[in-house]
Amino acid sequence: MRHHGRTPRHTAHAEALRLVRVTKSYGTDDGGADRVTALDDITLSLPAGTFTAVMGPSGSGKSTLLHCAAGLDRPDSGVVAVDGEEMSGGPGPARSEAALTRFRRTRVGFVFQQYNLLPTLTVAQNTILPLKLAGRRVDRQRVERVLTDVGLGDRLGHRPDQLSGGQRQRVAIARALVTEPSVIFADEPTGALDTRSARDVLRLLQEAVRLHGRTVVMVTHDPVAASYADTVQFLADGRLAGQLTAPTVDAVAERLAHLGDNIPMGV
Ligand SMILES: Nc1ncnc2c1ncn2[C@@H]1O[C@H](COP(=O)(O)OP(=O)(O)OP(=O)(O)O)[C@@H](O)[C@H]1O
Repeated sequence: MRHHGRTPRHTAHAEALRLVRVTKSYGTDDGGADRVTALDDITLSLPAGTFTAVMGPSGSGKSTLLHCAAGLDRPDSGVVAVDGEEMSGGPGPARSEAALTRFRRTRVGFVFQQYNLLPTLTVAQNTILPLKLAGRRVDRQRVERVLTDVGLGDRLGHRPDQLSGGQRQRVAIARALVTEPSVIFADEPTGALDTRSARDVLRLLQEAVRLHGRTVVMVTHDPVAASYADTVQFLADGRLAGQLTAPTVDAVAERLAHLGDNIPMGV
């Protein structure tokens, strides 16, 4: 089976994302039975210019990992750093909400399964929203270029309900790219798409990595989607459970089927 993710263009990698001993639990603090450990001591380092897929069974902590890594949620303990700069700390001095929001707006981009576009805004207005929210200058030509790059140069004035699912997700990718973030987090970006639209979206994420040097972290259930990544990180019960480099669809499916068996770590 063909591997869609090729070696990234850049060879000398800085570290784009680092998690050190990150833990996160939900439920009451009294140690009661309803307490769930969603992330259990996660340490992970992702070089800049790489495409990583995160996979694991339902409830294994994928979304929690993405949200903590992206600064949408705070870990209970541990450190998250983007571009070597600490985003949120456990016991140490945590950034204020406002500072965290500013940090997110400049360093990270998001792509969600359900696109999260504002229905009353046009394609162009949705795309520039992160720049406006960050109080940054809007370079109209650049916005048009980003939208042209995702194949929507002729749709600038359309509203989301005039677009297909695949086109909406491409707007979401343009919106994630427009701020030139270091890391783009994608949560099941192809979950609602047909095969062809999914492929277009995955290729755009690959291009963001190869052509623009971004770092992409994508949660997915789909071995085909994961095969576009350079590396797959597996999660089981809130812990890292090995990785696959240059993943093929078959190898990913095989590994997923055996998650929870005693697989050697880091193979
Ligand atoms: N807000 C919350 N309150 C309580 N428990 C939560 C909350 N969010 C997640 N959990 C629990 O934490 C664990 C990890 O959830 P998470 O959503 O990260 O898993 P996931 O791997 O993304 O699952 P899925 O593939 O089903 O989306 C699960 O046991 C879940 O029930």
